[in-house]
Amino acid sequence: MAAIQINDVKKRYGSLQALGGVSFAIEEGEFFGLLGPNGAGKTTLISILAGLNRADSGSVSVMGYDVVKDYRQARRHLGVVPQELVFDPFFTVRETLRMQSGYFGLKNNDAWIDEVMHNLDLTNKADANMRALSGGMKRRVLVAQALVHKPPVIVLDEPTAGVDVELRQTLWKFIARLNREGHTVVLTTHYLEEAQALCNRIAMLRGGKVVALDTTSALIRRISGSQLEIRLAQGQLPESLKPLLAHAPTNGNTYALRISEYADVEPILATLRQEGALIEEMQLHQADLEDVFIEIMDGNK
Ligand SMILES: Nc1ncnc2c1ncn2[C@@H]1O[C@H](COP(=O)(O)OP(=O)(O)OP(=O)(O)O)[C@@H](O)[C@H]1O
Repeated sequence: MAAIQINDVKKRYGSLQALGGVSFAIEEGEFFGLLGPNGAGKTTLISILAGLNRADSGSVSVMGYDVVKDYRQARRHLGVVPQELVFDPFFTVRETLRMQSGYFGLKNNDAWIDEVMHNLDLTNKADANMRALSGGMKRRVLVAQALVHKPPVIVLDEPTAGVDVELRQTLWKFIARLNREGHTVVLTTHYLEEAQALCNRIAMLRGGKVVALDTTSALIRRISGSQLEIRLAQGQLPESLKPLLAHAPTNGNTYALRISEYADVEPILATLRQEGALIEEMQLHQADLEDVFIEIMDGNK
């Protein structure tokens, strides 16, 4: 069973088609990235998932529960960290988390609340009023709130926008641990380095449509490929290798050859050897997720 199943979801705001038929599944235990430029439809999709917004057509389920028909069950299996900070300013951190537990009918949840606060470095703010917290601290509470009912599926909508390095590290350490323990994690972020480091699979949305869906490594490999940069001390690039040139040689004897996997390197080296070319320097440039993202969003691939 998929942790999240999205079938042909459409959503319009007036004349704007925010989601134009989105379908994909996220398997249990995945660390999944949902990427796309501003306005691509990520938040709309997440709010439909969380039952805060209704799709015009199509269906979404969380751990097999339809987010409309089985709303309560779907909601119970999901923890969403929203983009916006909304709190009751008069409660303390602990009270806020106890109340959230209450929404899910959880009593005596203090041991887990303490553990979550500890892992998010919130323990010494437990009795502080929400209004007295800094923006970064409030964001930590937002994450804690989404986790009070130990949801098997955790969705984070740009959790690190404008937060400091320390919180990012604390947050990712904890979320990565929860993922190792079996929780499914879905992340939207504009920090592509973060997505590349954390997500095992990625969907890219543009204009309300899925324009790429693959494992992170396959996206990076297949779409932009890598380049083997070679500087020759002696000889020239053999004719048979010229079709691999990524661009015209920038500097006499330096060549950038396109490769799609590491195994492509060996025959290139063998050809050079056979043709009597001597390598002075060699480097492998791995394309990163940002290259891929730009290529896809520019509509090249
Ligand atoms: N309540 C609404 N009423 C009208 N239009 C809306 C509403 N919510 C979102 N939109 C529009 O729908 C489109 C998708 O917005 P959405 O917030 O889902 O994008 P996003 O991918 O989350 O963007 P961002 O990266 O900026 O958060 C945008 O063009 C947005 O202006």
